[in-house]
Amino acid sequence: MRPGDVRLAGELGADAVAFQFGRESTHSVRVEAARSMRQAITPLVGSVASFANNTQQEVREAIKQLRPNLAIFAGEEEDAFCRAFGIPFLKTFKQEALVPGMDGKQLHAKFPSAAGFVFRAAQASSTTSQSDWKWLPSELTKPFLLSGGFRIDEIFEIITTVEPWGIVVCDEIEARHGLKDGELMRQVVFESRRADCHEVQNACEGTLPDTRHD
Ligand SMILES: O=C(O)c1ccccc1NCC(=O)[C@H](O)[C@H](O)COP(=O)(O)O
Repeated sequence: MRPGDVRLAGELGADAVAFQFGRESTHSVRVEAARSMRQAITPLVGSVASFANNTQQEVREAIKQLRPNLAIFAGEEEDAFCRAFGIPFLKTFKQEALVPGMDGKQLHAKFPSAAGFVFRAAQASSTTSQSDWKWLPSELTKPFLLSGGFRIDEIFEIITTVEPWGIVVCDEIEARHGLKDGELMRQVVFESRRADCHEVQNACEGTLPDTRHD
C-alpha cells in the first residue's frame, strides 16, 4: 500500500508484488494508486492484480491501468470469467471451501484455463506437519501458492513439507495494518530462499554428474 514497501519487497528478493482490488479486503487499493505504485517495482519483479468478486468492468479497468503479469481471483469467479481478460491467472481456494476429497484432476477440470492455484489455509498455527495439509487436493500438476497467515518461524518447514511454488504473505509482514515492516519482509524472503536451497540440494544430491578432472 506504500511505494517504499513495494520497492523494498523487490530489492529484498520477493518474486512478485500483489495489489488487492477485492472490495471486501481491508488491503484493497484504488486502481490509480496501484498504477503509481507499480512504478516502484524493481525490474524483473512481477506485478500481480488480486481480485475477489469484482465486476468484469472493474477487472478490465485494473488490468488496463496496471498491466500486471498475473491475476489472482479469490472470490466465486468461474473459469470463463477469469480467462476473459487474456492474462495468466491463479484461482484461490479457501481451505474451508474446498470439497473434501477433491483431487487435482477435478480442480483442473473445473479451472482448465488457470495457470495454477492459491490455497488459503484456514488455520495459521500448527501447520508444519504433513498431516496438517491433508486438505490440499492430491495429484496437483499445476503450480500452487499457499497463503493463510503463516508464522515466519514455520515458513521453512511449510515449504519443505508441502513444496509449494511459492507463498503469499500479507499481514505476516506488517508493523501496522497496511504498513510493511522491512525486517519482517527480509526474514520471510530469507526463510523462503533457505527452504528453496534445501530442496535444490536434496534434489541434486547424488544426481549431479562428476565434473572433477584428475
Ligand atoms: O490469498 C490470496 O489469494 C492472496 C492473493 C494476493 C494477495 C494476498 C492474498 N492473500 C492475503 C489476503 O487475502 C488478505 O489480504 C489477508 O488475509 C488479510 O485480509 P484483509 O485485511 O481483509 O486484506
